[in-house]
Amino acid sequence: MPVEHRVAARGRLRARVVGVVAGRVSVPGMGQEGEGGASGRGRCVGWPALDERRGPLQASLGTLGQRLQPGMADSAQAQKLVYLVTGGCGFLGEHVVRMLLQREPRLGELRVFDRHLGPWLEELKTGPVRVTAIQGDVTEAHEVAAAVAGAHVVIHTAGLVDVFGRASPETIHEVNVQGTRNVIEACVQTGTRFLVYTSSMEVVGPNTKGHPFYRGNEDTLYEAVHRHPYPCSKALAERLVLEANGREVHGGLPLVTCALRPTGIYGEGHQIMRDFYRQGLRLGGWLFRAIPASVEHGRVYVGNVAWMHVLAARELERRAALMGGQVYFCYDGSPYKSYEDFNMEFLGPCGLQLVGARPLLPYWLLVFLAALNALLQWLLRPLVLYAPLLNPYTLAVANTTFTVSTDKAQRHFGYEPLFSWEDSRTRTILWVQAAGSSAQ
Ligand SMILES: NC(=O)C1=CN([C@@H]2O[C@H](COP(=O)(O)OP(=O)(O)OC[C@H]3O[C@@H](n4cnc5c(N)ncnc54)[C@H](O)[C@@H]3O)[C@@H](O)[C@H]2O)C=CC1
Ligand SMILES: CC(C)[C@@H](O)CC[C@@H](C)[C@H]1CC[C@H]2[C@@H]3[C@H](O)CC4=CC(=O)CC[C@]4(C)[C@H]3CC[C@]12C
Repeated sequence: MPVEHRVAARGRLRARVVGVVAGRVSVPGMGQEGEGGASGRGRCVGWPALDERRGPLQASLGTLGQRLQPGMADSAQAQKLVYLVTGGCGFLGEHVVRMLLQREPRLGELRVFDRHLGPWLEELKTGPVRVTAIQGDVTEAHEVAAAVAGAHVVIHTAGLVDVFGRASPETIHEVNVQGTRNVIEACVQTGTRFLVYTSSMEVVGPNTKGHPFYRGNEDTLYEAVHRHPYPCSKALAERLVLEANGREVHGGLPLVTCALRPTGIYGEGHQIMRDFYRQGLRLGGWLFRAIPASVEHGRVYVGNVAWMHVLAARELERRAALMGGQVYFCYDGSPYKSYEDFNMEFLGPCGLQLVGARPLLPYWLLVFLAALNALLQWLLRPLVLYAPLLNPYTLAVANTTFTVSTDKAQRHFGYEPLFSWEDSRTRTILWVQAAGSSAQ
């Protein structure tokens, strides 16, 4: 099946959505966040509350919607379904794309929407499912609308995952919040009824006070207070998605949404793991402990996160009353370990050693070095991007226990990890070894 390449807004895709005209309509505002638990609402300190935003080109979406027959989604039972994955060429997105092709029998067309299309998409053209690669930007409402139009379900993973200061806070907000708003409005205007959003554990914590989250679940009370632009943007976007649940879409039926909160994802394609490996190779095979082994992080294998997305997208229609507006942590029983010790499960078999049973440097010195990195990043920004792994935010997150223990996804839509810990570990080791050899 040929992979159709469509270039949003600047190429053939616009021809498919002719009649898209500029216009502005109001988008329902969002209230001010209050404090709340893992199931409640967090607070973004120093960030604008979600307010009445006049979405760009929303009128065009209305024009677009008028061209679609009401109840298009209702005919889903009679035809193969159209899925749209935003961010489909990212670390998680690629696994979601491949998992859909392998394990979603209802799939008729798979639209892969991303700013940067991967060359690997070409290999997908041999299968029975039509794969449509769409180069587009979620911050461009008309590009999102064109990609969403006619889709049965949207899996929205696209996002700017930046805790290293590479992008500005404004850009992070524009992509993660406005981009999500555009996806929601496109669903409403074009009649797409099912939306699965890739949220994050960071919506909950760790919070700015360094409170541990120990074996928590979706109902655990926790003071979710954030300052950093990334968690703030994810929390605001998740709020938009959950509050859009039940909105009437074009055709008169309700939108059904849910949000999945992966903990730290690992597996094939995890660039941070690759960076740690390459750092160790540069240091003669040694990595130096910076975080106490007692600080546990719950991590989740990317294949199991992808599987949860596929299941949630499938069950959202059948279990709309139960799943609509709900959040689900993504976890798979991977061992609770410190971030560094967990990484060594893969880097150790690849020849690296973690030096020190306890941190080699006192915490105050790490805090100083992290602050120095932040200062250097600010000073050097006009000349060069300096974005090391160690900064005040990454140090704080790494030093705060965050583990989840939950069966909500299993109870609500039958999620069970597809990959065992042993299988996840083996697959990741093989990938690190291959990534490392390509680095030398
Ligand atoms: N990596 C992790 O440990 C975790 C990630 N997540 C979430 O999972 C999602 C995917 O994350 P990763 O795969 O790790 O990141 P990634 O950076 O590998 O993938 C994100 C994808 O979104 C695309 N993208 C970014 N801005 C875009 C835009 N304006 N328009 C269209 N596409 C755009 C990128 O090109 C990329 O392919 C994100 O929403 C992230 O917040 C949640 C929890 C943990
Ligand atoms: C330099 C040392 C202090 C080193 O240990 C720093 C590790 C640091 C880069 C990572 C520690 C915790 C990670 C984050 C966590 O897994 C939660 C995340 C969720 C997301 O949605 C995106 C990624 C991340 C923020 C993740 C990023 C890397 C860490 C901060």
